[in-house]
Order: sequence, then C-alpha cells, then structure tokens
Amino acid sequence: MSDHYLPGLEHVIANETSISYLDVEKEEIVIRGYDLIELARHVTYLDCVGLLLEGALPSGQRLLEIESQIQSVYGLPSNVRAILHLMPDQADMMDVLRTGISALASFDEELDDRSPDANKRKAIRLLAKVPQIVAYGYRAITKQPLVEPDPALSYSANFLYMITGVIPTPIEEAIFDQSLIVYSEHELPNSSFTARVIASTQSDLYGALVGAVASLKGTLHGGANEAVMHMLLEAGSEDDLEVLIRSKLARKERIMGFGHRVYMRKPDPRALLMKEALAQLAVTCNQPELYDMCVRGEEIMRTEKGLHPNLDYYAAPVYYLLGIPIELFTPVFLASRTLGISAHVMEQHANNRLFRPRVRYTGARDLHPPLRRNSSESEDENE
Ligand SMILES: CC(=O)SCCNC(=O)CCNC(=O)[C@H](O)C(C)(C)COP(=O)(O)OP(=O)(O)OC[C@H]1O[C@@H](n2cnc3c(N)ncnc32)[C@H](O)[C@@H]1OP(=O)(O)O
Ligand SMILES: O=C([O-])CC(=O)C(=O)O
Repeated sequence: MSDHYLPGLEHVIANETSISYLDVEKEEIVIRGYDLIELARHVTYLDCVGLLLEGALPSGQRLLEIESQIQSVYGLPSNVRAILHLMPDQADMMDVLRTGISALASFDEELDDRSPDANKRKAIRLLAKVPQIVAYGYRAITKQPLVEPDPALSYSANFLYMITGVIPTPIEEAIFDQSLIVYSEHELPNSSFTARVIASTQSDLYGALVGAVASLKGTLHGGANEAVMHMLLEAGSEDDLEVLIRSKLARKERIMGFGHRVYMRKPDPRALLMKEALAQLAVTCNQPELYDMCVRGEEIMRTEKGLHPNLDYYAAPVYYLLGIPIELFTPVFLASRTLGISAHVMEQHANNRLFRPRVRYTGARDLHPPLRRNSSESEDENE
C-alpha cells in the first residue's frame, strides 16, 4: 500500500471516464470528443442530453424524440408538491432542491434498477422534473403564483419561464441554453465525484444526485455564483468593487468566482463565453455598468493575484440580467449538472469498483480504556 497522501486528492487520478476531460494546456473542455465551448455555440442543451447519456450527438429525429420524452414526463407528484409547500420560508433553495429530489425518488418505480436503460430513463425523468422542483419550490416558498411547464416552449425557454413567469426573448433563451450547456458537465468536480462515490456502493441515481446537491451547495463549488452576485450588488459600482476586492484581499479573504483547482492560473474557457453573453445582455438590458464592473474586478484579480475568473463569476451577472432570483443561481447550476452527474452515475454503475480509500493515521495509539464493565470496584480503582 502506498502511503503517498495528497490533501484534497489534488492531481490524483480517481477515475477512468469517457465522458469528459479538462485539457488545461490546450484550454479545452473535452466532452465525449467535442469542445464544450463549440457545443455551446452550435448545438442546444438537448443535443448535449443525447451526447452525454447516449454517447453521440443525436440525429434530428432522435433530438425530437428526446424532447418529447422529456415533455411527456413533465410534472411533479402531488405529494412532492405538498412537501415543497411545507418547507419553511427561510429555507435555502439548495436544501429545498435536495429535499424535493429525495422525495421524488420514492415515486420512481425504477429507482433500484441500475441497468443502463433504466438509468437513462430515470435521467430523462430527472431532467424533466428537477427544473420544476427549482422553479416550483421557489414560487411555493415565496408565495408566488405557480407556473406549470409549457410544452410549446423549448426546454430552456420553459425552464426560464417557470422561474420568472415571463416567456423569454429569443436572445435570453439562447443565452440561458448556452449557460445550461457550459454548466452541464465538467469532468470530476467535487459534486460528480460525490455522486460516483455514492453510486459505487450500488446505491441509486437519485441518492447520488442528492449527495451531489449537498456538495454543490458549498461556496468553494457551485454556491460561488450566488456569492459573486451578492458581492457585485454590495459594491454597486466599478470603483466600489475595486475598494471591496482590495479590502477583502487585504484581510486574506477569498474572492468568489476566481481561481480553480484544475485551471489554477489559466483561464476557464466557460467564463470567457459567459463574459460574451454578459456583454450582449448588458446592451439589451441597458446595464452597461454591470459589465464594466465585472471587467474591472477581473482586471484587479489578474494584477493583484494572477487569478482568472471561473464560470461562476460571469454566469452570476448573466443570470441576474435574465431575471433569475439570486437564491436560484446554484439550483439552476445543479439542474443543468443533473445531466453530467447522471452520465457519471451510469458510467460508474456500468463499470463499478467500490470507492474505499485508506488514511494516513495521525491519532494516538496504545491507549487503554478504563474498566467500566467488570465491577464497581474495578471502576473505582480506575478513577
Ligand atoms: C463552477 C465552480 O465550482 S468553480 C469554483 C467556484 N468557487 C469559487 O469561486 C470560490 C473561490 N475560489 C476558491 O476558493 C479557490 O480558487 C478554489 C476552492 C476554487 C480552488 O482552490 P484550491 O485549488 O484549493 O486553491 P488554493 O486554496 O490552493 O489556492 C492557491 C492560492 O490562490 C489563492 N486563491 C485561490 N482562489 C482565490 C480566490 N478566489 N481569492 C483569493 N485568493 C485565492 C489562495 O489563497 C492561494 O494563495 P497562496 O498560495 O498565496 O496561499
Ligand atoms: O471542476 C470543478 O472543480 C468545479 C467546476 O468548475 C464545475 O463543477 O463546473
């Protein structure tokens, strides 16, 4: 047994996969052979559903089938809706989502069937229902009118519509779809790893996804997109953002939306795409100052720390301009990542080896407990 220990499993190869790979040198995110950014520019999120779950980009006919399969299972069981209504007003939306997915599991008749076909059908059901848990859960808790899915809309337009209650413009729809693609899969982040670890015990897709929700909630991972928006709003202007970032850095605080375990000091290609989207939206929404503020933040971090923005830095203001409530930024990320996580769980189930690593022990040895069980006499002796 090797006693080589790398904290945080940094640089450790923990899996073989044919799903995706971060080629940091080439600044490319490889998704089943394709460049993620090229996919985001040319195809739709539903194409990526075919690519990730079935291994190849779907034909036009298959794409229509995927769309109708998803639409045919839109809707939440009434008991799941009731559970969402019971969540307290102050609940974190990631906790609401975790609870909703967990509740949904027991309504899936194929829950414990780990065959590739059953897993794919469950993934399709999750892709239909997770966005609705996000939108419905938020509206239930904030006591807003509930918005049912509209099958006349595209997958992404419908998701945004269920959240905002307004049918998006074609530009908004296209940008939101691109954001879902860039959030859909990213090799082996903490959340997908968590899901694979859970799946490796032969546990089910829903359980693995619930674990991934808990992982993604943290601000070192998905939770950063919400933290970024709070920081931008707290600053309110370019100059004040500079002051805020500098004062945080002086206090040795982390600036959310910057840095990445794998990219380290190289750019995250997804952030560049979302920066373009922000530039476009800032014009259509007449909010050029938000774009300028973000660019200033990026420049300060590059000069002060040599760090680049990650996807969350530019996705946050994009979601803000799309009218998505800040509490839903991370849930939307999870809804999109449900796709990649499902692919990882399917791959794990298809070629499984239980995850069970070892530790480097740093605790005490050779201690002996007091003898409490024999008699009160011997216990007294020990005291
Ligand atoms: C979609 C996603 O999930 S992307 C990640 C989203 N998360 C965030 O944006 C949170 C902010 N970022 C971070 O905390 C980190 O960059 C992480 C957690 C993402 C990656 O961290 P790690 O790989 O553990 O990097 P590590 O902690 O070793 O940092 C290396 C150096 O960069 C600094 N650093 C890294 N990120 C940041 C940051 N956001 N702000 C300020 N300094 C930072 C560290 O302080 C450290 O500096 P030092 O060498 O002077 O001590
Ligand atoms: O890869 C990571 O560690 C985090 C990340 O960017 C993602 O999950 O999209």
